[in-house]
Amino acid sequence: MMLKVEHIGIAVREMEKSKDLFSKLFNKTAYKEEAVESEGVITSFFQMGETKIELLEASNDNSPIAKFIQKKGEGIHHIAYEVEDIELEMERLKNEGFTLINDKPKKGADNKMVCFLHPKDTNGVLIELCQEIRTIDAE
Ligand SMILES: C[C@@H](C(=O)O)C(=O)SCCNC(=O)CCNC(=O)[C@H](O)C(C)(C)COP(=O)(O)OP(=O)(O)OC[C@H]1O[C@@H](n2cnc3c(N)ncnc32)[C@H](O)[C@@H]1OP(=O)(O)O
Ligand SMILES: [Co+2]
Repeated sequence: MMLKVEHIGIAVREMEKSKDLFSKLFNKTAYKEEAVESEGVITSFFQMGETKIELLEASNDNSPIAKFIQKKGEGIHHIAYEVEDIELEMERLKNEGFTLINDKPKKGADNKMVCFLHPKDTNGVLIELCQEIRTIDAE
């Protein structure tokens, strides 16, 4: 089951500048900054009620964020949905004909296991599924 929009990912060129900008916009500071080397990103998170804004800066030239900014410029990169059971949801969406970018859940930022769906099947919007690791461990 899909539970809510967990976060919206925004690709930025310069994290420090964008963190300042979003801090002014929201009138609050980011609650964490975390590098996810396996994704080639540095992230910063702002809590916005039930959901979060994730700023993403590329940490190397092969990063999906570097490629995205090269092609499209800065802006909304993905929408992440929290799911109750990521493996079940991946199986369901695969059977519905969506293309999973990763076959197995992988470690994301902010204590989550994540999986991406290819934007070609989802009207050009990159979708991330995520489940908190605590929930998975508790099973
Ligand atoms: C830390 C974690 C977390 O929250 O926990 C994160 O969010 S990590 C967030 C960073 N990680 C990821 O994004 C991982 C999943 N992403 C990927 O695997 C990749 O970026 C793909 C989405 C498969 C695209 O890679 P690929 O090498 O195919 O790049 P490409 O530049 O040739 O793009 C192929 C086509 O997809 C489009 N495309 C690329 N990125 C897109 C995006 N974010 N939203 C919508 N469309 C996108 C391109 O414009 C292009 O369209 P045309 O063919 O029409 O020109
Ligand atoms: Co994300």
